[in-house]
Amino acid sequence: MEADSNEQISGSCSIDFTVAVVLPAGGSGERTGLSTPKQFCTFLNRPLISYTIQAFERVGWIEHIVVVVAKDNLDLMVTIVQQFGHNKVKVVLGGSTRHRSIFNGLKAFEATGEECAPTKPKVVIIHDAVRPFVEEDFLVKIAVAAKEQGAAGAVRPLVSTVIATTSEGYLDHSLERSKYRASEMPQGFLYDIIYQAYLQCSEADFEFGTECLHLALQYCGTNARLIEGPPTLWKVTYKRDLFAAESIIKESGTTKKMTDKNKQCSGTMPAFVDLDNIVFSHLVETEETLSQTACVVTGVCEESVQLAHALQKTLGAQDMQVDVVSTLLRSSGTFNSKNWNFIHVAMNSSCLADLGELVKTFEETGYAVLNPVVLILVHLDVSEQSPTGERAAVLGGVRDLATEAKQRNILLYGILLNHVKDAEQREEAVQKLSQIIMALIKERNPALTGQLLWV
Ligand SMILES: Nc1ccn([C@@H]2O[C@H](COP(=O)(O)OP(=O)(O)OP(=O)(O)O)[C@@H](O)[C@H]2O)c(=O)n1
Ligand SMILES: O=C(CO)[C@H](O)[C@H](O)COP(=O)(O)O
Repeated sequence: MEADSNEQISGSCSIDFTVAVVLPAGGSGERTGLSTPKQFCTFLNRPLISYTIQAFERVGWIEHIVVVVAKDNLDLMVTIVQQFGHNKVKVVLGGSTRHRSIFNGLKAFEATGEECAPTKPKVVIIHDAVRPFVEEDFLVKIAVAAKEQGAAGAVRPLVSTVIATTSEGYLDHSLERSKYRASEMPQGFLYDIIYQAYLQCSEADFEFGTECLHLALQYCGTNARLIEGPPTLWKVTYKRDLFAAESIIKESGTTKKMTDKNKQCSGTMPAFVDLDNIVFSHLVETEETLSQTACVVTGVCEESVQLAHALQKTLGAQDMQVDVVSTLLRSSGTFNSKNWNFIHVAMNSSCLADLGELVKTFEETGYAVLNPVVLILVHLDVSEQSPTGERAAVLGGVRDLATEAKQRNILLYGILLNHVKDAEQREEAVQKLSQIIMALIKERNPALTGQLLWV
């Protein structure tokens, strides 16, 4: 199999035919191990799918974008479209497999009588919603080759050798790696060709097939043109890919700001992206941020503010970077500006409502999707003989909230701190408290969530 070199197909020619896009986004992202489908994971307050849509929407010659989603995510997708002002998008329902979803997307162009139906294009580009980094010059190459040849697709050199195994798990044979390519996305087709291919394809194709180019060949006799694409076309499949995507998005934000400032070019991505390096440095950086930063959230009463500042001092002495934020600032967005752990200092069980709000904020912003957030309630017991009912209420509240929070990747722990008048004893108690907080933050032990420790 021979792939065309990039030079053979000019990326700069203008597109004088109609082009539309189908973005399959109907999967559940099982391989990430997260409950949120990867296309809806949020980076810098924007879901991944919105970055992918944006990559196509900014291309002037693309007329319509059909986004295919699962029924459960239909409302979410419509909200995203409205929230981020995606004005070329039509959302349709997906199917149980990727091929079924793509076919549903193509059918949207057949619904000619329907209101807001997208017009049938000459060429349709199919692109996985979870490949957000696609650039216009490459889309031009795919669209032009699809128009000339009937089908075209992105390829990349294979990283590993492909081998066939026997049913008993032994090597049967191995393929000559240089002859093969990894098939990536985007892929482009004359609309009529791919639609006809899907009309004819079998249940087995729909159920097990993974290659649209193959359908065009098998059912329409069209040999796709293969064009080598950049490494950034890779598909977000595992959790580590989400870290890489996050880093590229953050990096490209910086690059864009710099280039805008210097008026050099409108670059949207760094020219060279070393994915392995990005993942590695991101993991190291995340690990450091996760265990070395914290935000102490405090109410307005004097005792809790004092305790918050005492914790800032003792934790700071152990190399933690600690900020103190008043609970009154919760709605200002301050809480989500950094990747930190949270220590909520409070004096009575009514703080549980505040804690619940905090958990809700994390959920709404997708803050805890990739990394578990540690949330520690420090309940300051000021009365000489605190009513047992109050303690029981705090314990019950922490337990209930912890179960709910855990499902959202938030680890909630409770600590009861007896207020002591003697300054020396108080200092000792704060030291002990800091040590426990450090241990909870460093270990992030799920088995201890919902427990109320007593200092
Ligand atoms: N029934 C399906 C399955 C997948 N897709 C989409 O096809 C693209 C590539 O598929 P894949 O990476 O396999 O996504 P998932 O099926 O979500 O992942 P997993 O296989 O890990 O569950 C994704 O944008 C995915 O949302 C789809 O539209 N409909
Ligand atoms: O690269 C591709 C070629 O069409 C597809 O994105 C890939 O095959 C999708 O497969 P899967 O859903 O199994 O990850």
